[in-house]
Amino acid sequence: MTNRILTPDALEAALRAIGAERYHNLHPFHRALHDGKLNKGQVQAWALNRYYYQASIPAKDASLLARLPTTELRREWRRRLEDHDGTQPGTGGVARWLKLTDGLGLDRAYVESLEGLLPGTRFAVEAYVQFVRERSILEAIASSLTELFSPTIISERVAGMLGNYDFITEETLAYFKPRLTQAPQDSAFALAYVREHARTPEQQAAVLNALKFKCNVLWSMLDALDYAYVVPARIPPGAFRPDTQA
Ligand SMILES: O=C(O)c1cc(C(=O)O)c2c(n1)C(=O)C(=O)c1cc(C(=O)O)[nH]c1-2
Repeated sequence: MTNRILTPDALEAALRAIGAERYHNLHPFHRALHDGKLNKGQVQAWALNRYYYQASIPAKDASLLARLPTTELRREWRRRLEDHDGTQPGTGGVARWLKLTDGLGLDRAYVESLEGLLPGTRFAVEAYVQFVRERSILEAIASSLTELFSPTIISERVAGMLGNYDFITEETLAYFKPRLTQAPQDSAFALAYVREHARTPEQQAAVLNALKFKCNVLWSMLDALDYAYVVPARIPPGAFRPDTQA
């Protein structure tokens, strides 16, 4: 990084360039998932592992919420908690993700137990939660900016999976529809915050690094799935084995 201060527009362009180069839509496992190249067991493994990410998002948002200094910021961030945890049992993103794992024929208690999780998933998700807990508020908010890029991948995923797998229905993919409006709202707020508050070269470098870090979290979750479940599959001891659960 240079020591020059970027204008807010230049900072935003640099953030978008990171997404264009590093977002997980480019990962081979996602390409295979969306193009219908995976079998049901591999799709189950993706949904089961990604459950841990979904279930951890409200915990990371709650830890940030507790540190936010103003009513306005807390009110904004509280909405994310409600999006994921819902306002009553059976509502919210985590519950909707379980509809996806149900629809794929996975046992709910097994998914929620996290017993079948890949070690790589666990480490990546925990690194994200810890990053948000320990870094500055600016870096924590910047690390959510991968959501700038998620509506595109979600649209691709829904169309690709519905078209390519006979075991996938609109109902099983119901998780994603609300995200198409929630994610732009979340990322617009986070982007405006970062544009306004990342003023020094050091803060701007920290923001760019936070987004790279987050892209790495998402990428390594897919690396773990690719290594374990795509031929030659190398499933770690104790992790989900499609043949025993489907
Ligand atoms: O389907 C996806 O590819 C995808 C990506 C991301 C992301 O980029 O972090 C999120 C989500 N989905 C998502 O559903 C979600 O709730 C979410 C919350 C966050 C976050 O960092 O706070 N990212 C994402």
